[in-house]
Amino acid sequence: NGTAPVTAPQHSVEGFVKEFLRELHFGQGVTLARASDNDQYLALARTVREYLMARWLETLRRQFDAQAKSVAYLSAEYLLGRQLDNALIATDLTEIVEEGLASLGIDLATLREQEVEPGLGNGGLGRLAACFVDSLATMSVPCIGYGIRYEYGIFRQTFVDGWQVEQPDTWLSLGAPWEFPHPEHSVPVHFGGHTETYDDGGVERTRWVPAWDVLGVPYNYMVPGYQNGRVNTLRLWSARATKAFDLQIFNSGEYVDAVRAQTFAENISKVLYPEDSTPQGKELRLQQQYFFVACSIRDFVENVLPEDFDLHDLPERIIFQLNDTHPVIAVPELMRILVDEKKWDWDEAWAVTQKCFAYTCHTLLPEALEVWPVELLGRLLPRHLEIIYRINDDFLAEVAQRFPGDELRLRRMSIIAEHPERSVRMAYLATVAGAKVNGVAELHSQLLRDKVLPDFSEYWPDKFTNVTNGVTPRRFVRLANPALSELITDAVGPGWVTDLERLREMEPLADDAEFRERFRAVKAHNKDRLNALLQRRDGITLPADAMLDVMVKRLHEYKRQTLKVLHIVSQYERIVSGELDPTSIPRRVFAFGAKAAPGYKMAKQIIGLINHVGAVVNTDPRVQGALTVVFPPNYNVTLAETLIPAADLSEQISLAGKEASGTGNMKFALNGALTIGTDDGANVEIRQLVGDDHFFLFGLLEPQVEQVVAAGYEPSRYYEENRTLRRAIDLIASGAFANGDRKVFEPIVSNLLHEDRFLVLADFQSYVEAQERVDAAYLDTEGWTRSAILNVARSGFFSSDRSMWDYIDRIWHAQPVVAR
Ligand SMILES: CCc1ccc([C@H](C)CC(=O)N[C@@H]2O[C@H](CO)[C@@H](O)[C@H](O)[C@H]2O)cc1
Repeated sequence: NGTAPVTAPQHSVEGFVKEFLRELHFGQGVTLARASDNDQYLALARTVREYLMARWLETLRRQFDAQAKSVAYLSAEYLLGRQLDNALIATDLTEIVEEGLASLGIDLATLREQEVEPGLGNGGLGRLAACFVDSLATMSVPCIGYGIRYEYGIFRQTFVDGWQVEQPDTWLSLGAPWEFPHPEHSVPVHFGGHTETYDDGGVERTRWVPAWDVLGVPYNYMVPGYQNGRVNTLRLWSARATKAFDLQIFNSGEYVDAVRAQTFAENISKVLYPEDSTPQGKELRLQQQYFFVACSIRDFVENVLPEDFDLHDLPERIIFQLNDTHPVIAVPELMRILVDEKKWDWDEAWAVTQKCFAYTCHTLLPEALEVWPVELLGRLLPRHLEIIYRINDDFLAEVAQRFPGDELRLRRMSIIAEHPERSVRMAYLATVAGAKVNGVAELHSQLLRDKVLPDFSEYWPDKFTNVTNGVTPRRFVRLANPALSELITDAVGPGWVTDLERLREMEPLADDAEFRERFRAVKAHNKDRLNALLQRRDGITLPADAMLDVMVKRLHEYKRQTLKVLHIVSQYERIVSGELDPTSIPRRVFAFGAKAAPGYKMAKQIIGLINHVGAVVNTDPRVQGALTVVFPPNYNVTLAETLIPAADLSEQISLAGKEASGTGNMKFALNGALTIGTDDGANVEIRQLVGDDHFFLFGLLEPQVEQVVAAGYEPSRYYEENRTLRRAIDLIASGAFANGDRKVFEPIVSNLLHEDRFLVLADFQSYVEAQERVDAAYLDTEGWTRSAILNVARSGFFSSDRSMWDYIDRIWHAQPVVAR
């Protein structure tokens, strides 16, 4: 009767080989002798899936029976990374598969390279979503991640003469073995049209009369918990035309028209918007946001909840976590369903809706806060605009009661902005509707209260909280750094992988010379591994025994890659001018990784500058190899997994008050790199936990930045007064890095001298002095290693598991479903 529990294949080499060959033969339809690497990889992926399938179905059954409160994580981005290795460590199959494949003459490493990572995100926000769903699965907390299955993810970055050129991300072209399409659960999504009121048995109601619609097809992905028998679900939506092909039009000879609807519909989930801070306000982006939100809420209400579920109990059953404002249209969507479809009265619906959402803000840049013109929102989603107006009216009426006559406050707090054009402030809608609002690091959450949403923080002080970001130790230590994992497990046992605070037990070993020796051997091994990868991937060779100084993150002026370049150029200038003896400083490799949003000109300029500076510095004999710049293209999760474990120095140099949190900073500390950084985002909490002696702090503090700007910041004054800085800037301006062409990098130079919005020049001297402290510290090998070990031992707090417990305690009040 089909209720027999699904059993996984045998957890043994024989069991695996039998399953793998069956998949190769019957799944791929090839013999081992004739199988391509891709055939073997797809067969391997499907075999590993089978080991997870039983857990998946068991998890679903258990959660359904428990009717436990779940988390629905709504995110427009998921930067998942490759799936194979994560599945192997989650099922503890790595050794078995390695041996099984080897017995067939296959190298697991070769098949590993076949996998193209799903780049369904831009940067921090997308990767955080991936870490969070991993943690919830490992903690056995019921969670469904909802998002968009972009046909093309984040662009593939190539360099042409050092300049970024984008290529489409054809991640699906060789097959997608980790997804499960379920067209039978497709959801219709409507757009456009108008609204009309009608009499419904004496009650005046409103209905939406849409103009067009598409189908949302769900693709399920497994989110395996780490060795806990659990697998949660990530459901990504893909758009299809409701009427794929119009035969009449086709028969009338209008072949293109016949499929126009199909192309039009598919466009909605065609490609990820590559911006990670400045919304372009494109209509298609709003279509994408409403599309996946409408699919997700409909799916949860109609497919996940039991048929007879009373939606008045929804807040006890689900919390929709809004990953920034991108999914906030979910609020009026739920109201529309409850009022228009379920025919509840407004207050009844609002009472429930208010308890079902929580909002996480991930930015501090005013330009990154989304606002949608009412003209556009009203045209695409006329009923939702009406509902937003009603939410705003009721809210402002409440505020007016509390602050009678305070017109200015009403105008400041209105969800609808009147200037420059009438538009909806999505962050305000999220704050009004959300049960809780949180920032992603202590400093960020404080600035959110004081600077970004002060009126709301004053109005609802208890609504605002903080949950400092975290990263999953499964991917970013256990998977990415097997050598360090072994060393840690030797020292404190295997429990740290799911209880990262156990790392603290390693602290005394920082004083153990033999352990330090082994720790250095791990770092050296990881550097060799990186060198091998960069040679294979990009034809880049790393100089031996050099400090690896790494800056990897999206290219953005507030992150100040320019400050890093000025440091390199000033060192170079001092060497070639004879002021600095290249043999007196530790040899350094400056490794960069960074994509720029295609429309972000200055960011692309800075990428060009880094590569052109590298081309000169790397080949100038006067440098004697003391400075090397490497910039492997297409920085992504997979490259990070090899780059971060090899790093000695982590560059976290954003202007204080600009980086909401950062998560790369946490990954570096957990992999034994020391941080040079400002007191910004989560750097503050890293420094507080690892200790000032093991962190190279520099730069203006956030309040000082305010003062400098308020006092009128003149960057050129720093240029005139600081000789080293002036000579570095003059060298760039001279065209020395552009075959003498002064024009090429003129925009960067004049921006630094006349605008410098992110105070690069103001922080230059403090930064250079901190780098001198780094050089001195690195020469004390034992001291450096000791600090590196203490960074690892004291960074357990930065596990995304801890972040999840904070969300559970402060926002979600969902519990792990552990009952066997
Ligand atoms: C619509 C344009 C757009 C797209 C993405 C975003 C994201 C919020 C940008 C982002 O990724 N923010 C980063 O989020 C990380 C996770 O919380 C933080 O660690 C980073 O500091 C923050 O920059 C803003 C605006």
